[in-house]
Amino acid sequence: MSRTRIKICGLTREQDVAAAVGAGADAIGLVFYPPSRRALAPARAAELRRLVPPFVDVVALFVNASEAQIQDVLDVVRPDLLQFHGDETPEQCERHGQRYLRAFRVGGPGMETSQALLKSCLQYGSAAGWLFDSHSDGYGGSGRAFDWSLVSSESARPVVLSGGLHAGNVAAAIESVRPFAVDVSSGVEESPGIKSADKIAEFVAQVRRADGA
Ligand SMILES: O=C(O)c1ccccc1N[C@@H]1O[C@H](COP(=O)(O)O)[C@@H](O)[C@H]1O
Repeated sequence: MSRTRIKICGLTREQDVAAAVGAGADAIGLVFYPPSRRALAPARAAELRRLVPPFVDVVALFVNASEAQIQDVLDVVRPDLLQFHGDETPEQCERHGQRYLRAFRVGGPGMETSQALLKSCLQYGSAAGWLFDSHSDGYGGSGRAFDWSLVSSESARPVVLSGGLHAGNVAAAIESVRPFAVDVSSGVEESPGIKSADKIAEFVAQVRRADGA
């Protein structure tokens, strides 16, 4: 029986870090994309990072950030993993010599079919994992799901499933895709950037239920 890893993304408050870690999250995500209502300045992110115990990864999320912005976050926050959620090329993802997740916005241009999606994914063979989110007007964190049948669990890189997941659909998503990990933001929130400890606990419980099924 495999254990689906869990990332809770878009944390902005101390109590939300405590809720995610206490519920058993494997990773937390900090957003460095200024238009997002979950965005953090590096100094604030470093304060939250200090609350995260060993063996829980801190993931820094970027959307088309400059090299200087990324380097600043690396210096100040020292994340364990980077998440590139914009239009970054493979070279831009690799440039910092850090492990990274590459996000694919399923249903967007060039990613409407599983074949087209796979072609995009294979350009990022150096990624630690391939993250599948839904296409939306913004770059992510939309709370919208996509057609999970477009993603294969028989993947060359570990699959991270995201996009509109919540306690009510995550078990079905895991049964459908059998991903390595799931990633959630909107589905465990009261409002953008304000997490609910109850929703986080229920989400984790549903993942564990699916793992046991
Ligand atoms: O969370 C954000 O604000 C965000 C902004 C820009 C790009 C990605 C963002 N979050 C990521 O989006 C997906 C799906 O989130 P949701 O659960 O549908 O809200 C997830 O991978 C977040 O890490």
